[in-house]
Amino acid sequence: MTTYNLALIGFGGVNRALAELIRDEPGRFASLGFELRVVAITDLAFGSLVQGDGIDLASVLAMPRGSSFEGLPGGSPDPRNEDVIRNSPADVVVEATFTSPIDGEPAVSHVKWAIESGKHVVTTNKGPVALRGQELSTLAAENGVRFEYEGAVMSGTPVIRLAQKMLGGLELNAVQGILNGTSNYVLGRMEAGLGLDEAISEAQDLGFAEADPTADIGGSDVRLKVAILANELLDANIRPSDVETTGIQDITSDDVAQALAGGLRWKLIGEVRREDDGSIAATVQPVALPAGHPLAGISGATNAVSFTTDLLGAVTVSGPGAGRVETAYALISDIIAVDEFVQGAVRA
Ligand SMILES: NC(=O)c1ccc[n+]([C@@H]2O[C@H](COP(=O)([O-])OP(=O)(O)OC[C@H]3O[C@@H](n4cnc5c(N)ncnc54)[C@H](O)[C@@H]3O)[C@@H](O)[C@H]2O)c1
Ligand SMILES: N[C@@H](CCO)C(=O)O
Repeated sequence: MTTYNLALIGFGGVNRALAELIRDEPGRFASLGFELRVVAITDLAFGSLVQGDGIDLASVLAMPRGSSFEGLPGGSPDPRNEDVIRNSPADVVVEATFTSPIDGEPAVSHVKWAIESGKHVVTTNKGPVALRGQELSTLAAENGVRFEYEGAVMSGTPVIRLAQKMLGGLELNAVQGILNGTSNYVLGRMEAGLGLDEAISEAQDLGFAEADPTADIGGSDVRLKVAILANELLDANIRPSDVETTGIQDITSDDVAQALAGGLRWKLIGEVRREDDGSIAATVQPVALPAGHPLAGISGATNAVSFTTDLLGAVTVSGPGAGRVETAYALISDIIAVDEFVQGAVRA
């Protein structure tokens, strides 16, 4: 049985959910053919902790926010991200810090430090993937390690790897979907009569929203996801700034009620399309969909994405688009991909 030592960078909702799964259900990973052991954690709130024999997850998960790793063996009050990523005995760095839609930092540096020190890196952070994905994937390949990021789009619901592996041989000309759990949840709650702010607050409590929820409501989260899908699946080579973006911040409770009365539902739709002349058009915008539209019935934090292909027509996948546990599963699927790579290298 292989044991993968993990360094958790960021100990918020998603990485805590991963730690809870490892604490509560170690047998789940044994059935996959490997064991997971957390040997390092860093977080702005707690500092850093490195214990090569494995951190007692029950103890650290019981620590309230506001306490510090200082005083624990291998503990420090500062996050010390670079030292931990480069020098801890981790095989896999698990990056789940805040997403920056501007430059992807500090996550871009976290990913680079991991790759440069010969460690695999898995992340749910959209910033490095949308802004520097190609460069980081090339760097990972040059260093013989994996850079995996399934959770960057639609949390644990398989989208990127599914399309890359299972839609091979098809011509893929457009991708359209509901790609933000928070805004879809908020629009649904507004249909039920809540105000925008109240609905956002609920989404925050449920762990769907970004640290700054204006990214969800203003469309910049979907803009990053559209750029990722465009580059990963349509070879588009675009930047998030190339995606024309309008959020749902100007949709009022009245707009929502009027649409409902007319049999329509407001949805935030992300889309990328290859035009007949080969150019790429990418947009994020609210659209009032008729009840019969395939995306109109997608409710709550559920997301859906539809791939337009030449031989199959539309292929649609729906599932959770946000949530702590759902996104922690994306990290597990990435570690499975790392394991396939490692086992393939052992056999070769
Ligand atoms: N929660 C979801 O549903 C979801 C879904 C898909 C992707 N994501 C992405 O996954 C990442 C993590 O999400 P989350 O819900 O756990 O966020 P979160 O805000 O709950 O946790 C992020 C943690 O990272 C820590 N952090 C921030 N900057 C740091 C730094 N420089 N060094 C060390 N620690 C740092 C924060 O203190 C915080 O504890 C984000 O990038 C988010 O966009 C989240
Ligand atoms: N804040 C994001 C998390 C998933 O990327 C959402 O609500 O969809």
